[in-house]
Amino acid sequence: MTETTSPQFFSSSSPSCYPPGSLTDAPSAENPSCGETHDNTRMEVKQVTLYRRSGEVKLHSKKDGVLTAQVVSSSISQLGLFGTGLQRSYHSLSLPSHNLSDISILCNYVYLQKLELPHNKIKDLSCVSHMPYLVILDASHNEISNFFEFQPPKNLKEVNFSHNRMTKMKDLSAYLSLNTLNLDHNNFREISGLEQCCKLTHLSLAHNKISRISGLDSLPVTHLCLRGNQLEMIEGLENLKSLQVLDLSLNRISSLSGLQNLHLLGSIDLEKNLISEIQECKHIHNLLLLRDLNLLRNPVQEQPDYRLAVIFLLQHLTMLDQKKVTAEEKVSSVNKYDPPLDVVAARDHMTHLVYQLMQPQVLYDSTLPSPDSPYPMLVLTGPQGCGKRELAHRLCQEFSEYFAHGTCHTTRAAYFGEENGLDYHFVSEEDFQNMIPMGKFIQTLQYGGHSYGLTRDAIEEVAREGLACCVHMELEGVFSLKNSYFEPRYILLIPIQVEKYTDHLKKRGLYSQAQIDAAVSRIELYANTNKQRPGFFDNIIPCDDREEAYQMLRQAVKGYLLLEEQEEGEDNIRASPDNTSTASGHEPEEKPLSPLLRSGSGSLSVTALDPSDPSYRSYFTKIQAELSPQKCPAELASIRRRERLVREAIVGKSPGVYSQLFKSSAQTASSSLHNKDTGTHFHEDSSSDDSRASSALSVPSSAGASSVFVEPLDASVLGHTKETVKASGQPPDTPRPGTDQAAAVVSPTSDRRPGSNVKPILPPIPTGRKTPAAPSPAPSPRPSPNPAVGEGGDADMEGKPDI
Ligand SMILES: Nc1ncnc2c1ncn2[C@@H]1O[C@H](COP(=O)(O)OP(=O)(O)OP(=O)(O)O)[C@@H](O)[C@H]1O
Repeated sequence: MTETTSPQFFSSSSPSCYPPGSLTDAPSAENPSCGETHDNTRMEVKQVTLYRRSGEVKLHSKKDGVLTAQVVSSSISQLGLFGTGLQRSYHSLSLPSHNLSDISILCNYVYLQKLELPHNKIKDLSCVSHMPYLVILDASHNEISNFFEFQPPKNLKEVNFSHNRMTKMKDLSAYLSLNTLNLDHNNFREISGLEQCCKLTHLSLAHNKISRISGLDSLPVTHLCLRGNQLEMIEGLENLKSLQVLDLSLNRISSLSGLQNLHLLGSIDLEKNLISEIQECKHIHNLLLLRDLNLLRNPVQEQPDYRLAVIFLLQHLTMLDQKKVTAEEKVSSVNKYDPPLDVVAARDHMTHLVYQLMQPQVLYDSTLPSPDSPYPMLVLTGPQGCGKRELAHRLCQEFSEYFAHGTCHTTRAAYFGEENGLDYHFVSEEDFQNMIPMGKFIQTLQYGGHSYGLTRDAIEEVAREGLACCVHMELEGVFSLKNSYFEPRYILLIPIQVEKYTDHLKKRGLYSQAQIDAAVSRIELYANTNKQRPGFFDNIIPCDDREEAYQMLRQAVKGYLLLEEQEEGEDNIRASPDNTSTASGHEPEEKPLSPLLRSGSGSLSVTALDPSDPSYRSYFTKIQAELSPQKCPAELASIRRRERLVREAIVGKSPGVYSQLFKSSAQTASSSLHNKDTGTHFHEDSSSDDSRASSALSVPSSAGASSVFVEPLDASVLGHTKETVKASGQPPDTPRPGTDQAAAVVSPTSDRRPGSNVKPILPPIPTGRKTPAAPSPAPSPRPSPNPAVGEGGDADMEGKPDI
């Protein structure tokens, strides 16, 4: 590496050496034409430079090192006419490498404005005292040891004393016009005497012996070079508010502290220093104009992912270590160190999907995706401790006929009072990590130093009960789940009063201040997500007041389940004089339209609880549809219209097209159990309400069962046919009227559709969190997992979930 002055500072060809108007600012009284001849000046200088390269001139000038008039005349350039008498005047003299040591003859050249004497042997520059118009002085590469030992020319702007023998800086307050000062390669140990140089913008003190930066306070310096000194720390620059380019290379600096307030800095060269920590870049993180940083030959280069880390911390950089920062690098750095939620979610989803695909494929028929009726799920999301877990449990308890809690896994220890399997499945980090490659999870999250994850089994367990799954999770989980084939409803519970939320977290006594701060800071994340992604959440509920939040949640859920509408409908039916439900022997308090709410006696209730029943299917589909993401008003109106017709048809209020449909399909009820007509969904014996009880629903698997032949399963394998029949008031093995033995067995295909392995009687009501369970009207043990859907199920049934 050539250790010379950085070209961007003081190169003679650099525009910075010729600040605009520098020559034209010469005294105009004596030199009125000076400004007009500025261009000529440069031209002349060029000619002289060419001329001096000839050996002839050099021969003349080498005599004893004494500058002669002859040499001067051959090297001086005419800039124009000067004064009132149209006198010729000479403004520029350039004598580089002339071996000069005595230049006293220049005392006679008072009008010189530019004097270039580099690469000579000059020790004395006192002649400059006779050049009051001097603007540019280059005495670099000489033997000068005196610092500015001449009368100050009033307009001296640029001085180059680099490569001399100067040791001590002196007061330059008389040099008020000085804007460029090059003192490289001298022996200065301290910066001083510049305090009054209120026009100094370019200062270079490279390759001196300076060990502390001082004496620069409040100067208008824009370019500062202190390359090759003995600096160990960056100090004394705090007030250089105009600083744009800083070269501190070849020093012993180990920290970037001291640069944080230099907001105009665009370029910092710190090559070959002792910076070893990437985190040091945080000190210059707020310098928004910083574009160019050089940290080559620092120990920090050894850090893993050094370049990406620096690019991440300093996102405005366009050059790092003299190499262009590419757009790809910028994106990679953000994705690595602060990935957007989508990226985290995509990675999480990809991981679990790949691991799941690597497992022997298992058909989860209860939650199989279907375009029309995705498996119904409800996700409560919001920042930690906002109450979503509590509300989820309460909801599952109140709406136990519809929802059960999907229990996640976590590696955190259980809080006092938490139950394993109910609040979470508490597992060790090792177990959790082992579960990932086993393809168990749908999504996972690292939060507060612990792992959380929702398994497919957790959802499936709820789905097998014929219930919708209700889970709570952080926003990352929502993003991840949105990549999966599940299509839950997402309800955001968000604290509005931050103080109240903070107090609540404090009162829980579970969190450190840092955890509380982290949780509070995430409120904004939720709010922004909602703002930036309209429709991302299906519902937003303020949760400052838990009771109010629950009531709102309850209302929302009732809305999803159409329970309000249904209750209204029931009231109407009960009020109706020709209420066929009552006429057919139902107790008035029964809810004939809610299959999952009906519990026992009476033909309709048995029918309604049978998954093969059309009304059951309609109802279940309705829940599914309602829990799926929002539909447009036209779709909703259409769905509602059809549902009303179905209800009316079921209760016999109006025959309508649906009752016709039931009628016609009923004639094929028993035979449909044997044929493989996948297009036939509804079968009903029209003769009585009982006939509905015996009707069977034959639905193809939504995983494309039409292409998969499904063997009928024995009723005992299903584990619930007997209960079904029992619940209908008939002996288990007695075929019902209008059906044969086979028809009494639940259609095997019905067991292959989403949620179809629901127990045909009311499942036990989940107990909810630490609250005694309401007694189930028809308690029964949980059905054992269907072998066809469990691990290592029927090979013919194996297939991939559509993701
Ligand atoms: N599988 C998951 N995916 C994403 N987030 C999850 C998952 N399981 C739990 N969480 C969320 O992780 C956060 C931390 O859970 P944890 O149970 O430790 O918190 P908590 O202090 O009990 O607060 P909360 O009452 O909100 O659950 C909670 O916001 C919780 O909802």
